[in-house]
Amino acid sequence: MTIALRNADVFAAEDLPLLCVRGLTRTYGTRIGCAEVDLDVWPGEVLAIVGESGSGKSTLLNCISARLEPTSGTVCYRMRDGEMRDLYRLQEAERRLLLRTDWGFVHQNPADGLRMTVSAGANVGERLMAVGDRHYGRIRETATDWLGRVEISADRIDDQPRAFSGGMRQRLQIARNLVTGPRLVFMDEPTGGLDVSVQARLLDLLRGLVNDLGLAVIIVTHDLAVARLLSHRMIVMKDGNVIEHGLTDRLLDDPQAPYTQLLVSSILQV
Ligand SMILES: Nc1ncnc2c1ncn2[C@@H]1O[C@H](COP(=O)(O)OP(=O)(O)OP(=O)(O)O)[C@@H](O)[C@H]1O
Repeated sequence: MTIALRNADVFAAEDLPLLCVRGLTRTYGTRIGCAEVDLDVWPGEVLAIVGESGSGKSTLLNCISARLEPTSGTVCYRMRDGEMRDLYRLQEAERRLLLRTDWGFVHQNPADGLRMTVSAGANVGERLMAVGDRHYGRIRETATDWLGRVEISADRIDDQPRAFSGGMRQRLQIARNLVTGPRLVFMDEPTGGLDVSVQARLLDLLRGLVNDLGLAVIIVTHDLAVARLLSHRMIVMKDGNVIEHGLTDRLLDDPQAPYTQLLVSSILQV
């Protein structure tokens, strides 16, 4: 099954996918993580991967973000020069550069994506240095600007994230990821583990940033309300398989697979 629905309004400017996944399977011994997944992601679109615990969301996300080698299948990414490259055939240095520059990865637990014992400013500035910026004044200015964009006051720039609340840490992790102007950002339950009111604010912020920056995002969530708010398209996973895919509004308003109907009726009522 090739998941290639497109929203013409959103994607008119770009005619080629950014990421193409074909026949992606990952097994753990005899256990299936995910099986025979095909999907395309276009520039500027947000794709949500949803499903209950153990359905294979993390396995798929890790395989398509070059963090977990698939057992079979391919993951191709359109580099900035326009060439489609198989992620698992890149040189290690090329892959690392991609991870530091063109991609972001927002972890559920901010501590996994931040350096907790260096300042907030350094957490953001470090990514700029990784792409070659060496001008201290400019790095600090950009870091301050990005802290503002994620609603962290400039006077917290020298504080370490361990002195921040959970919501602030997550916003800092987002700033650290976006400061280098990535084209594709992977997010693993970015609002998981936060209070409901903090979640709502973070979602609002994320939605604004994604729209303003025209980012492509692949977001894993078990929360259909998060998928509804952020994504253009969704895929629904069960037991490692994609059982339904489509435009988010269509899929949530008119789910076809019995499993999706169950998910929607049990979760979206809140
Ligand atoms: N390292 C591993 N070793 C063995 N089996 C694994 C491993 N990681 C995942 N699995 C199995 O692969 C299947 C998919 O797991 P995965 O973590 O991808 O699902 P998930 O939808 O992300 O779940 P959750 O939302 O709980 O993180 C499950 O049956 C799981 O037990």
